[in-house]
Amino acid sequence: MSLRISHLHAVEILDSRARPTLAVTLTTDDGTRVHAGVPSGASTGTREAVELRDGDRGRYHGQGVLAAVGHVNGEIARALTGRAFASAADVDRALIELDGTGTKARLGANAVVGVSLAVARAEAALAGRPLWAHLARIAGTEPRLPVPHFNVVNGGVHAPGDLDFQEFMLAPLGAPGLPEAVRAGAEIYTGLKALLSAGGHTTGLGDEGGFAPAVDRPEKVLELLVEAIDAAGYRPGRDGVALALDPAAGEFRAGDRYRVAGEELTSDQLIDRYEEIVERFPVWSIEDGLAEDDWDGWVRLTDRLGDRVQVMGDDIFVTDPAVITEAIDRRVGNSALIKVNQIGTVTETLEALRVCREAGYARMVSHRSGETEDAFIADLAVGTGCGQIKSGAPARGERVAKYNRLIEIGEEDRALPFGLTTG
Ligand SMILES: O=C(O)[C@@H](CO)OP(=O)(O)O
Ligand SMILES: [Mg+2]
Repeated sequence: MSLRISHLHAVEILDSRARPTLAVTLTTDDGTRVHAGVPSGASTGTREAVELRDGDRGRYHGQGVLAAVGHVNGEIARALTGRAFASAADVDRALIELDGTGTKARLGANAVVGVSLAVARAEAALAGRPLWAHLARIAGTEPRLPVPHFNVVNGGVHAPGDLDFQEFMLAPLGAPGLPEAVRAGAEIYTGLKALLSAGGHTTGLGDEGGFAPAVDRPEKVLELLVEAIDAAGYRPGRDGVALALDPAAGEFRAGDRYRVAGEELTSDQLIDRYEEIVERFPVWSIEDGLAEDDWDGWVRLTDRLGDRVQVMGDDIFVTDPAVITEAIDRRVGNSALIKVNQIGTVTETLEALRVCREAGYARMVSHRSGETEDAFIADLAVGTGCGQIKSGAPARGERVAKYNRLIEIGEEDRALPFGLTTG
């Protein structure tokens, strides 16, 4: 099969935080037309692919995203249109070469991601397959519907207030299928709102649609979540609805300490705290429990908790196959969060997933805190059979778009299995 792009066009649009991002429209020679929207994070790893962005200091329309848009419409379009490519992977390789920096900093990782997502979609359309089925074929994986992880309480840099841990997620591991898992997330979310109101807490929302109550101790939030799970008629735990955390510890690192609810903790004291949490609450996964510059701490964290919970790397691994390979060698973590825009292309993302799979590291496909309505990650999670996805709260259009797409995929093929993988 050959892929010929006849037209490539980017435009500046808004993300879910009212910040500029871009959308790409790609047309192939046979008239197939596809779109892609580009997400953007707030708690980013320092080794992520480099976006050209604006909006961080209130200057919403600066030169960042417009430069990325200009690169798609100019240099990238000139380099890609009219050429015959054997595959979307070949287009990704051409993009990496054209950028030439290794970090996508020249063309902008956001420009590159937009084109890469669109090209993968175009290739699936040309092959006449749904995107998830196409990605499964490319990756050589067994597709399955993932367990959604609903971020229902937002803290850290995703919310105002004093809660240092960034994400508190509901993980319906014991649900019999995807629709039941989504229903559990929605019912508990709704019940949690009532519970927070009854307790005198505000029910304002953070960036990912979770509540942002004025609570600073993570244990207090976990108590509320267990109560909400119970009150909604579900069993707290792995055979019902478990909990997952993304403290995003790099964001509360203070020198060589971590500042949690006013206390200064060493890496080992923070690990002790996680151990108590895991003993007291049905927490089954902890992402970015320590900062990305604390590799020695990560080795100890993995050693102490790795046989009981997922010790998941996000900012520390940045979906980079080379970093993940190093982590596997050094026994850092036992699972990886996967975000296309951390590394910049779909091809490199599939490679990161392959490296994890072969080492027995669990994988969770993830949205960003700044999102568009593009639901590519739903197809990516299903196609690569990773068994886990996080896309924020079961509320707000840009989050729900992903969960709704998962439900649609479940309808497209009713034989798809649901749930965690064993390998
Ligand atoms: O830390 C994370 O896992 C993500 C997504 O939830 O946040 P951000 O996109 O801000 O990096
Ligand atoms: Mg994270």
